[in-house]
Amino acid sequence: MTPDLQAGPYRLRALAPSDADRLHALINDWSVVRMLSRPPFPYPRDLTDEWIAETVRASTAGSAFHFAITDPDDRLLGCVGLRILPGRAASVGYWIGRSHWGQGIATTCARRIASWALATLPIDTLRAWAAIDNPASAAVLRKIGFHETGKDMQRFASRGGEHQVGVFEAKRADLAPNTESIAGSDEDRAPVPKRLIMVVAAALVDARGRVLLARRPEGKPLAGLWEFPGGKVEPGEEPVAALRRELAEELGLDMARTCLAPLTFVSTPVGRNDLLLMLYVGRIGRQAPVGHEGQALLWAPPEGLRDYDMPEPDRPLPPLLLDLLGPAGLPAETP
Ligand SMILES: Nc1nc2c([nH]c(=O)n2[C@H]2C[C@H](O)[C@@H](COP(=O)(O)OP(=O)(O)OP(=O)(O)O)O2)c(=O)[nH]1
Repeated sequence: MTPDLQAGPYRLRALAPSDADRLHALINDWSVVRMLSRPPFPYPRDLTDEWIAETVRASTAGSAFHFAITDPDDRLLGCVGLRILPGRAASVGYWIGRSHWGQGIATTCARRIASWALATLPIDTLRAWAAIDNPASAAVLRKIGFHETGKDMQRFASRGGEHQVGVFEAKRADLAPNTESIAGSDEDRAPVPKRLIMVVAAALVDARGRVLLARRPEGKPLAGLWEFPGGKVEPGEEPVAALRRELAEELGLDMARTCLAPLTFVSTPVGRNDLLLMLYVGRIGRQAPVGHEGQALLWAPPEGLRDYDMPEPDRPLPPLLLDLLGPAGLPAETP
């Protein structure tokens, strides 16, 4: 379902039938429609109702998420949307009513749904197209972190026939304003010594041999990546005690220390610091993990772990878990 999102002063929400008149008035404008590939010009009023109904169907099916961009008085200013593509990707599109151009609305709102999508949807890549005579749209994409990968031809219903477009792409690392907490920022460059950050995490295994992954929620560094539940060891804390604390806080689990066996560790530089990631393995009994921090959870078979986008330091871990546990031969499932 299309959620409500705040993007600076603007609210992004699902389109409703009551938006039709205003939407039609804004989009039935040659200067807007000529930049969009699908809508015809003139834009028939009936098509507005059909399109709003289509956005509701698509969002229920999880195939596309279209948002109304509204001001604090819930006045429609334009639309921004995402369509799921094959290969863990989604396309981003937007348009703003002409009287609202030049205020950075498209940049603010497209950036917001890009961040929401990468943290929430099953995607790792965003794509977008901008007509080559639409430098304003290309500039929006570049500001957000997209880069142009080439040119293509696309049909434009309003103009009739095919026209050249720039093809843009962005991955998670292109969009995130490098907020990786453990990497350290440029501001603390000179006098602050390099730190060793100790992190504990658990590969929790269910009765059917599947491993629990948690998705880092929007707003946290590395949002959208799948990880083994855990967190930083606090100063003076014993690693296994830190892990038990994290599992209780994040998942509501009460794991006995004897149920958590050290499996392996990863030691690697991250930004200007060093990360020591200690991975434990534990069988989970009858307790059901619950994402207390709004994080999505997933039981993944050991052979499927490599299909999830994980933080760079985790890369060596899925093959080790597959060796230890063997394939489960089961589909991934949410708890
Ligand atoms: N939990 C966990 N963290 C990982 C994994 N791989 C990896 O690189 N990390 C990194 C991501 C984070 O930068 C760091 C864990 O820090 P965190 O911010 O999640 O820790 P925390 O729960 O203590 O959070 P906070 O209170 O500092 O917000 O370790 C992993 O598999 N699990």
